[in-house]
Amino acid sequence: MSDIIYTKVDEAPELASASFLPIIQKFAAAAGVSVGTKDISLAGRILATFPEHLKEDQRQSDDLAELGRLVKTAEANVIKLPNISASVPQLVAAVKELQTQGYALPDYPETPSSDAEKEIRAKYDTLKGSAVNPVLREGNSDRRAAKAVKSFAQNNPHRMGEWTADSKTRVASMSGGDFFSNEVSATLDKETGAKIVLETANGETVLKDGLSYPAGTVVDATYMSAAALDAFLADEIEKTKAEGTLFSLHMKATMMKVSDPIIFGHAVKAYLAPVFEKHGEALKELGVNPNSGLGALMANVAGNDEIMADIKACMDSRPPMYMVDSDKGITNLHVPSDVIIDASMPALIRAGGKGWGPDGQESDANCVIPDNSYAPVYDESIKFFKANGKLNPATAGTVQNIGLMAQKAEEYGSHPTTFELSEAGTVKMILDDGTVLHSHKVEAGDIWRSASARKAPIEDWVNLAIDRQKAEGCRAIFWLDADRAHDAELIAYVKPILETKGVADKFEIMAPREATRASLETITKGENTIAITGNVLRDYLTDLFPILELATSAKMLSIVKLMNGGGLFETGAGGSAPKHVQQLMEENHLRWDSLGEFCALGESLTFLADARGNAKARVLGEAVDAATQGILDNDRSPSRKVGEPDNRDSHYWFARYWAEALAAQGDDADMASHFEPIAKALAENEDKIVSELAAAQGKAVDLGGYFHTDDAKTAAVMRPSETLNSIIG
Ligand SMILES: NC(=O)C1=CN([C@@H]2O[C@H](COP(=O)(O)OP(=O)(O)OC[C@H]3O[C@@H](n4cnc5c(N)ncnc54)[C@H](OP(=O)(O)O)[C@@H]3O)[C@@H](O)[C@H]2O)C=CC1
Ligand SMILES: O=C(O)CCC(=O)C(=O)O
Ligand SMILES: [Mg+2]
Repeated sequence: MSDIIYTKVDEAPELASASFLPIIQKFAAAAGVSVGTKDISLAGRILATFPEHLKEDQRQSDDLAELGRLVKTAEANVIKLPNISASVPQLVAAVKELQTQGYALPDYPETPSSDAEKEIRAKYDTLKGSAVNPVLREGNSDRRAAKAVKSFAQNNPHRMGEWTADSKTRVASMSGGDFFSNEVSATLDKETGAKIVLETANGETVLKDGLSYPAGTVVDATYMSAAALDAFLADEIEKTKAEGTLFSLHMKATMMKVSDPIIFGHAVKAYLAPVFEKHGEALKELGVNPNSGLGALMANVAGNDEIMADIKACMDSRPPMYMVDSDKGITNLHVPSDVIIDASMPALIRAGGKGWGPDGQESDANCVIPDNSYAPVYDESIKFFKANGKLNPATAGTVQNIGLMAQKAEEYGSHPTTFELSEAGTVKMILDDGTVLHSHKVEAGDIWRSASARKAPIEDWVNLAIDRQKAEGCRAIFWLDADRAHDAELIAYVKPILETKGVADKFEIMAPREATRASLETITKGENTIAITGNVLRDYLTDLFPILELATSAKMLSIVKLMNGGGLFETGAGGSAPKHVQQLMEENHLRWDSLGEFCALGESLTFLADARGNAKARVLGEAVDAATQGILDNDRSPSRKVGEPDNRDSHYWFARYWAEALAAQGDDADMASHFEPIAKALAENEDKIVSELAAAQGKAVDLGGYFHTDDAKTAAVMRPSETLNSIIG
């Protein structure tokens, strides 16, 4: 196994790797550090799942499973880039692309009937949504802006949209019948197995058997009422129209891969209610699955002029929708993975509460977030900015995050225990000794789910928070709501640990709404705070605050201290930026910022130095930090516009600053003399390299695929400077 594993992923970060990874490997080799790759891309995972359908030379190893084992060992040192968490339309598109490339994969069965189809469907389902992160995140999350990155943002504040008190933008969430209001929770006093059953007038159906929980596990159960959801959505569509704002729905259909696509499907049906009322049967016959979005629906319906005309008439009568791409007519409801709440809500808030409408104009929006568990964070943020005006990034302090995430904690791990109920009855969670731990009366169509958080990760999370608070010395808040069932169980863990360690006075405990206000007030004063949160808020806040403070979450330091001693270093807190790939393909400009990769690389090398006593790795790591500083000080980050320096230029500068720092250091003379000529060559050839990189831009390029690109074509596009390539070798 290599000293460091650098993951192969998809979309923009993978394009960046084609340019950056050869530089990393070349530099690391000089210190005897090996950097290998493991493929966790969507295409790679599909190929690894269906070997029996592929020719011998097309088969691929199951790298995710291998990494899943590695992260449970102290040897793990993994740099994890963001990968696609696929929605059904993305999965279907990836399969189609691989088929056209000659991989004889089975089609994704939308409505499996035979046993063989059901088996294929079950295999594809394992690839859907957040299938990678929960496997690799065997530790809790520590995300923050590195000091240099934060001061750069303060000294070079980004543009922020204006917030005004009369903005009509608001958050709408359910006042009852949602996951929040139906939640129950209990902490298990002993290790136990459990099953989940649905009892109806006709008997009992086992929904899930063979669950097992160690002693001390916090086990929740809750459900969303389909009727309450539908009434809420219908009402909000009417209200949006009356208010004259854009209708927008913000969900996490990728990470909450079972519950949220269903809720998304309810919204598609609610928005097109007259069409579904009139053509319900016909739509079913055409194979329409509303959970896959309006885009897939229109593809199914294409050719049926009557239904198409009714869809158009319905949309014209509805409030205008918040758009993903108004030029191309792609709406919020087209694809379940196009609008993902952690990125979408902060972008709207950063823009002063504005979204793009179908007319290509900015407008206020009704932000519909059905479940009320975490919606108050956005609601309170919007209220705060309406009252106080936009945040000033030049003076704002920072909100760091410590997130409970290990061992599939909380909602994150609820996929196998989430069910859309086919009939009315009572869902019960029954323990091995017959105890009914949780029970809910449900109706057909309700979405029931159970989430759990284990004792060891909870304790590790509290201890990590204590360490971080000690290191920072700033305000620290546990975002826990004493009136919420699950949070009350966590508070029962948190308080005794803080007291035993004598640090209770250093921490506050507040419900998410109050914590949001307190945190915004704190950073507005220029002070810092640590948000210690559960898994969903970890996700939400590590985009929200960075996007307000730094313009993007791509620059975040994102460390996962693995519970068995290894290290997982994520690169930023954002995703894989599909829009960036589109721009590269159209005009050969990649605006992806690799600062997250730079930060992770520095951490990974330092970890290698600490864990293995590898002095050369320390020298390399310290030089990485100097190079990252050089990128910031000299403003070498990519521009958004074609014709200006892009991601590839930033890698040239990074290599140069890295080599210069290595040549200049005095800890390792061999390395200094090795890197001196490299630094010199990079500096002497600056004009040539920069002009070779610039010459490449402006034309459309072919990568040989989207999900499964051609390595040689991608390398040719991403490494266009012969001069740089010959120095890197
Ligand atoms: N850790 C992981 O593995 C994660 C994976 N994802 C996956 O990523 C995909 C896209 O998700 P989405 O919600 O659209 O979020 P993204 O973070 O990919 O995109 C939102 C926007 O953020 C900006 N952005 C993100 N990263 C960078 C970067 N390094 N440099 C510059 N700008 C950046 C871009 O803004 P602009 O367009 O204005 O330049 C981009 O369009 C999905 O498939 C999702 O599942 C999402 C989150 C985390
Ligand atoms: O796992 C995913 O699908 C997304 C993860 C994510 O957005 C995050 O960790 O910030
Ligand atoms: Mg996120």
